[in-house]
Amino acid sequence: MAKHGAIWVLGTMSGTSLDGVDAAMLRTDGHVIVEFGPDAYRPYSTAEQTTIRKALGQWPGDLAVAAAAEVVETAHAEVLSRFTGAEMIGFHGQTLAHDPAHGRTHQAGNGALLAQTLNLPVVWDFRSNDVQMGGQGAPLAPFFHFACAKWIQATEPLAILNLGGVGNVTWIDPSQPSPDSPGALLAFDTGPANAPINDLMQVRLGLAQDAGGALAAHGRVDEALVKAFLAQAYFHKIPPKSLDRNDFHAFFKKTHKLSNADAAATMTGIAAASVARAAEHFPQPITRLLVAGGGRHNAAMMAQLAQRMPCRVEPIEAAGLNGDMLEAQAFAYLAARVAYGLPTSCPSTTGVPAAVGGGQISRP
Ligand SMILES: Nc1ncnc2c1ncn2[C@@H]1O[C@H](COP(=O)(O)OP(=O)(O)OP(=O)(O)O)[C@@H](O)[C@H]1O
Ligand SMILES: CC(=O)N[C@H]1[C@@H]2OC[C@@H](O2)[C@@H](O)[C@@H]1O[C@H](C)C(=O)O
Repeated sequence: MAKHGAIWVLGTMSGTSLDGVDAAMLRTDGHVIVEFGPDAYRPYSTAEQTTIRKALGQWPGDLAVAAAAEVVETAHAEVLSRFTGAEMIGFHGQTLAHDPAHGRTHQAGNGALLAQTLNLPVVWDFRSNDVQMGGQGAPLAPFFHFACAKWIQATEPLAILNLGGVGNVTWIDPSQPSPDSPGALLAFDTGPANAPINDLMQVRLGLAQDAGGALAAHGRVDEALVKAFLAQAYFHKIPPKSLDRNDFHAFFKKTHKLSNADAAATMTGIAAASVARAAEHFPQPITRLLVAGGGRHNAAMMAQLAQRMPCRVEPIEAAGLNGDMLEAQAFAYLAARVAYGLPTSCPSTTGVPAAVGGGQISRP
């Protein structure tokens, strides 16, 4: 039962693919989704992307990080000021570096500053508590995915896949009462998704992405490389487990010898094969994989997934959810949970030893 009233929260996400800021309103009591509200997207300009890219892998104290933070804050202030009616903000920021093994993670952008600029309480720094307690600090969307499974009135185990820069999947048993109930969730990063494809398009063709998967569709998947990719230690690790955007950078050098189309096809195949490998870790089989994130707009990626997965593969819109805004909505939901003292991660989502609430609250 809900202990608190439902509030309108404005959530934001600036993902690893570095394309821009998603913002979405959600009405929630921290347990159930009461209502979805409006959303907006604010792309980063090429210059802004370059500034953020220069800071990837760097920690606070570095000048590049300060420059990236300024870009992130400005872009967020701009898109968030378009909304009215929000009672609170859930601000994820831009992950620049993520090193859970050493208990550290950093999302650029100062929530205290945003609280002043927007005159609203801001919940931010969602991942630090989790990594400091020994968790992976990611993924955090799973608690929201559980609420989504309830909202669509799912009755059987299903999985929600997010194909952003990195891929992450949440296996859900919707018959459980809450996300931190034992056996309710299993979540982890599947492998690379769009990030290597974007990097390839950028380096070889000066383009931001393989729109619609058109280039990959003309290429041939190098299955030997896919197999070699899945032989890496990460794919044998028992979940939960998480990745940084550039964790497989070294491996992708092996695609340098391939033509543009074959390299795109192979990277797309690798992303899809990583998801199929992930499904082998699920506690019970699923009948339905709901796909969110930008990767679901890539037809070659969806075709590869359908070919490699043993179940139905559908864009999450098939269940009435918005696949472009799911992460922004997740951070609205998580902000309400933080404000209400509810946990946002647990052993089966981030590997943290006990359920924990992340985030700090800055008031104007
Ligand atoms: N029409 C399209 N065709 C092909 N790829 C697309 C299309 N639209 C989006 N994408 C891919 O999806 C990416 C954006 O996805 P999304 O916004 O889900 O990622 P993100 O939130 O930045 O990352 P993450 O979830 O890892 O933090 C783009 O950079 C691009 O690679
Ligand atoms: C450290 C970090 O920012 N991780 C992101 C990233 O992007 C996708 C995947 O890797 C996921 O682990 C996470 O974001 C989503 C929103 C999450 O925490 O659920």
